[in-house]
Amino acid sequence: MTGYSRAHTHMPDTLSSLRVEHLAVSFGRQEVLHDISLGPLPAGTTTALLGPNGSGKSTLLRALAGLLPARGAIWLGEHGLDRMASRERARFCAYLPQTLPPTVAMEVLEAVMVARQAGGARVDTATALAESLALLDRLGIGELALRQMNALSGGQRQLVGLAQALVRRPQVLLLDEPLSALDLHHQVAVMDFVQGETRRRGLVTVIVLHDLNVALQHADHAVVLCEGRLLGEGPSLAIVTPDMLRKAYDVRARIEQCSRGRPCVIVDGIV
Ligand SMILES: Nc1ncnc2c1ncn2[C@@H]1O[C@H](COP(=O)(O)OP(=O)(O)OP(=O)(O)O)[C@@H](O)[C@H]1O
Repeated sequence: MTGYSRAHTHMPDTLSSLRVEHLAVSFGRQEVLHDISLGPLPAGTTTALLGPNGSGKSTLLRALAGLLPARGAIWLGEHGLDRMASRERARFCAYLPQTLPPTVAMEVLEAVMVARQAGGARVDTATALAESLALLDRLGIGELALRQMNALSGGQRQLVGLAQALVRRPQVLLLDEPLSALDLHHQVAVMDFVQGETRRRGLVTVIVLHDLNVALQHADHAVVLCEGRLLGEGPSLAIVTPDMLRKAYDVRARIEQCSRGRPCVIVDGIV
């Protein structure tokens, strides 16, 4: 894509790992995330954030994005993300929520350009326009550019949300169930795209997933939460195991190799 380098931006130009130290989050008097330490998650890698419903995945992602008060520390290289003002932090982190907010009357292209210009770096309108159009094309939704945001389907809205996150040129990309509204073709296309961009740009990508086969095939690392605690962290293949599946999800499962040699989860039943 033209004009998409880090030049002329305020983004840090070093490739940095993400580390989380003793993170805890409470809602009122109820602590829902307990003493989470993660990483380093290296630049250029995709981490699947896994765990059953209510285990704390969205809460962790929102805490990483700076959208929830949290105790503990979050480091991107030598930058203490948790100590930054939200505007400064937004230069480093882009977050795609699980439930997208209602949109105002705006065309898709305009919405992506607004996201580009809100990303912290000053860019002129022509640059924002070119970058936004190029990204929509690369996501396969260029034909939606002049469509009204409030006239999109759920899946189209999710793809535009991903474009809005990516166009801001973050170092940390935080995606909460970005596949939930997508058909099979778009699920694979989005994961290929996200993994490719993560490697190419040296991003740290953390992505909440419920499909463990997607995690096995597209994520370098996996982090598993259960009841607000860290159950495991490491290379996806080492983490997504029958033992983990039993502990986290209460299911009996096997990891087998498909005819092409790829790992695949087969669930035999619930415990
Ligand atoms: N605003 C809130 N106020 C009080 N409790 C909350 C709030 N948001 C989340 N929780 C609680 O925090 C816990 C973790 O919720 P979270 O949404 O992070 O789980 P999750 O793993 O993302 O779940 P799911 O897979 O169902 O989306 C749950 O017990 C939930 O009820």
